[in-house]
Amino acid sequence: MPTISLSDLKRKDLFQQKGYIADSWVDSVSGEVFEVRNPATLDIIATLPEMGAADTEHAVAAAFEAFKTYKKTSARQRARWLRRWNDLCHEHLDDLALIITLENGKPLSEAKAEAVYAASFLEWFAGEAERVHGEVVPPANLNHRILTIKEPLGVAACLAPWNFPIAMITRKVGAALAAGCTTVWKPAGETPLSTLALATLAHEAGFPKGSINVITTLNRIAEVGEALCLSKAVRKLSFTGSTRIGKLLVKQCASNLKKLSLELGGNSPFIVFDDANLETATNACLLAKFRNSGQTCVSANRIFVQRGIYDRFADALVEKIKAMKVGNGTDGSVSIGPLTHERAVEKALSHIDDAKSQGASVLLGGAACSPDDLPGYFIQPTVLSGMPMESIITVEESFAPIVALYRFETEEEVLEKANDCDVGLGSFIMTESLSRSFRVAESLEVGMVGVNVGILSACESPFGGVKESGYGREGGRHGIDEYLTVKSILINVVS
Ligand SMILES: NC(=O)c1ccc[n+]([C@@H]2O[C@H](COP(=O)([O-])OP(=O)(O)OC[C@H]3O[C@@H](n4cnc5c(N)ncnc54)[C@H](O)[C@@H]3O)[C@@H](O)[C@H]2O)c1
Ligand SMILES: O=CCCC(=O)O
Repeated sequence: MPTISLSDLKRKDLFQQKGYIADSWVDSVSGEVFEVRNPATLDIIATLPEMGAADTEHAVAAAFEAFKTYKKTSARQRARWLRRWNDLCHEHLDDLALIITLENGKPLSEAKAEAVYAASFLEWFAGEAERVHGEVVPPANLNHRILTIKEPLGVAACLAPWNFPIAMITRKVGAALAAGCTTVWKPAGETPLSTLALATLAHEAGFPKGSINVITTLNRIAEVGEALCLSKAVRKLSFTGSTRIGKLLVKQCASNLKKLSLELGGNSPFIVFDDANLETATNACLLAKFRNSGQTCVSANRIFVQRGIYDRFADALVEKIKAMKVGNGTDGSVSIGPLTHERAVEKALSHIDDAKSQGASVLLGGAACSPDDLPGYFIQPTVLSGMPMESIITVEESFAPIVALYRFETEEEVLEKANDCDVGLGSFIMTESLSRSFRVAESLEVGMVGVNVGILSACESPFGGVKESGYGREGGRHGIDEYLTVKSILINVVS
């Protein structure tokens, strides 16, 4: 089979191996570099500047300077830049998808879907930019007139994960730039290349110098994270990643009370009731579980199936999974790619071993694998059943293609189990009953519920969680508010 590589990019300049500060492609102050590997082949595909605190301060200073003029641009102008950027993403979807697949591992079709999803936030927030309204407040004192205006917060630091490297960037920076904030982006060290391609297109769309800056780092991430948190010039920090790092950032940002949005870990329940449509439920489960090889913050992690449909659901699901091919994401016939980094494989295997040691049956898979002799981070799609609620896979998100099935009897029982969890991000309900959909959706302690679907995210729908899944909302009508502050103006009208 012919191999697809970065040399197949139609726009060669979308492959950048530098950081981006104040309209210039730059190396790190220290001269250090790190390597980016393809997780399917383990080939080195790029070498990038290992930036640290000094580079971060440089990027923040550029964004701070740019804010002085960017905040005075009209919302219509910002909307035009965002729309142009959206159009450019659509023109270069194939190139963006190829870069995502090579650095993250997801199949090309999924990478293309991510690029479309990423662009959708630009179009959405282009619209929202012009709908930031203040209000006129009825005063108690009739000599007063009170009104409110909304203003951009200032420099926004946007820290994205490796699982959706460009969609998680645009969901943040689309809102920030629409609001009038300038930005410092920090992609994950595993997947910086698609972010740099996105920055190239943003530059072409016309965003002013300093409004967009990109810091690249792998090994100095703690130093960069701390510099962003401690900087008084950064007034907003938005992070998507693990709950562990989210808590660290909260502590670091406490020193200057920076406004935070945190989209952290999940442990989504996927609940199949006896009255579910079997075809709908199994197809939704495949999407909710295997999108990005299970490395999605809203992945179905605990799959609760009611007794009456359990055996039919498990059998049908296993048959469908057997038809899914694992391999290199650049191969068009592959539907499950590798995991993105080595420690993800170790974590997945430890979850499987723990479940087995606690009595789980392995209905499918259960081990690492090397499709086509590839050396990358692959594990077999796995189906487990019969583990206790105390097993690690029940209490922690696996972030891997592992289906964990649990049998339940009643709605009351499943709600208690689903809510017995420290995090609350996504959830899924499979039922043909409208009243049960509402009843269960309203009872789940989560930020998002999908009914008879396997993907619950859309640019126009607010995304975020409760409990230790974090706070703040991205996308939707609420997403832009995270980058704005309300100023009230009280006028004495007595002459
Ligand atoms: N919510 C999500 O979309 C999401 C994304 C990635 C990982 N996770 C969760 O985290 C688990 C472990 O993944 P991991 O090994 O990449 O996690 P991790 O805890 O090492 O890192 C998570 C993210 O935080 C960044 N990071 C690490 N240290 C930082 C610091 N000091 N300051 C600022 N940013 C920092 C990393 O670049 C990465 O993107 C996953 O299995 C999953 O459960 C969730
Ligand atoms: O994994 C995090 C984001 C996934 C999504 O937006 O659907």
